[in-house]
Amino acid sequence: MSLPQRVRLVEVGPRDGLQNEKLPISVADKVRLVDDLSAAGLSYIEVGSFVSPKWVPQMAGSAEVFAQIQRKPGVTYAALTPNLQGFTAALEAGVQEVAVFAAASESFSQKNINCSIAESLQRFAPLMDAARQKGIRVRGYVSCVLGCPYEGDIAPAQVAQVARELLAMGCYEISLGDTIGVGTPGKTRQLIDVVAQDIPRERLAGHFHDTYGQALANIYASLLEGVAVFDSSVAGLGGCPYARGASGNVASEDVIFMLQGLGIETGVDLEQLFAAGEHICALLGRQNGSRVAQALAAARG
Ligand SMILES: CC(C)(COP(=O)([O-])OP(=O)([O-])OC[C@H]1O[C@@H](n2cnc3c(N)ncnc32)[C@H](O)[C@@H]1OP(=O)([O-])[O-])[C@@H](O)C(=O)NCCC(=O)NCCSC(=O)C[C@@](C)(O)CC(=O)[O-]
Repeated sequence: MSLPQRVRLVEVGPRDGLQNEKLPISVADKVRLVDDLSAAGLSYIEVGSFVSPKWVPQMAGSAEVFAQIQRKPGVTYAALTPNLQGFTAALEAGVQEVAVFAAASESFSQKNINCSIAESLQRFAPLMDAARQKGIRVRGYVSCVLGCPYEGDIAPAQVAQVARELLAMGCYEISLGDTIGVGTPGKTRQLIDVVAQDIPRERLAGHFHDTYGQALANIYASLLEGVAVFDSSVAGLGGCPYARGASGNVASEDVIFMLQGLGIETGVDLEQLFAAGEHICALLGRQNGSRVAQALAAARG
């Protein structure tokens, strides 16, 4: 299969990234990050979550962030919503698109959202109805697609089943999450082959954490399988609060550098993205997790 000519990036740094950073970040700094990312040319930004602040305190204040960002035409500003309560709050905050999140592992589902996989799908049903009525698009995540921190290996058929159900409920795209970054390119291709038996490849996205350094290789493997949407996080921020040891998402800078090398268009200005990543890392007091950003910084001396 030939590589796609264009790839759509879903920037999850302000959400998946910041939700697991140790230092709290102010609303103003979150707003600055989102605005820097849109200025760099990212056209889809996951800004925050409308989840319980007792579960994920770092995402409290998402409504304020939505109120203060400068919305750039053509950019989608999305949020994570686990239930109707979160969806209603997101709508009040002017969110344009939401994402629901399920897991392919029962244990992870319990730890992350306090219910079984089947119960989580039931909780999404009224949300999906409300979204349909309001004309809001819903993206679906499946976590632990290539392994679970509690159960180990996960069968691709189990992933396919959850993905199918989310699609049948009305999600327009399914993001396959390698939550703990244990996937390797062969397993990634095998997974996509199985899931794509029921779901068109253009409805699939890849969401790779880089815990074992396999994320870019997995993205390349996914490209070969005809997947052309990838989630990434500026500076490789974050991890998952319910997956101990999970490192951040693949860094957006690294994905863009690789795609540029492959001649694939993303519309993102790497220099501006690098600056955005350096700024947020300075605020967080952490090293930039992007290898490309490290190389650019070193080259500047
Ligand atoms: C889903 C719940 C709420 C269930 O939590 P629960 O305790 O079972 O919920 P509940 O319905 O029994 O309600 C308990 C309390 O939570 C409140 N509540 C209920 N819903 C909401 C809401 N939407 N927003 C704010 N508050 C809410 C509700 O009002 C109540 O408040 P109280 O009466 O005790 O004061 C909880 O487990 C939760 O918020 N979990 C969030 C987990 C999370 O955000 N995880 C990280 C994101 S997923 C991820 O990172 C993976 C992904 C997507 O990136 C892909 C990958 O890498 O794999």
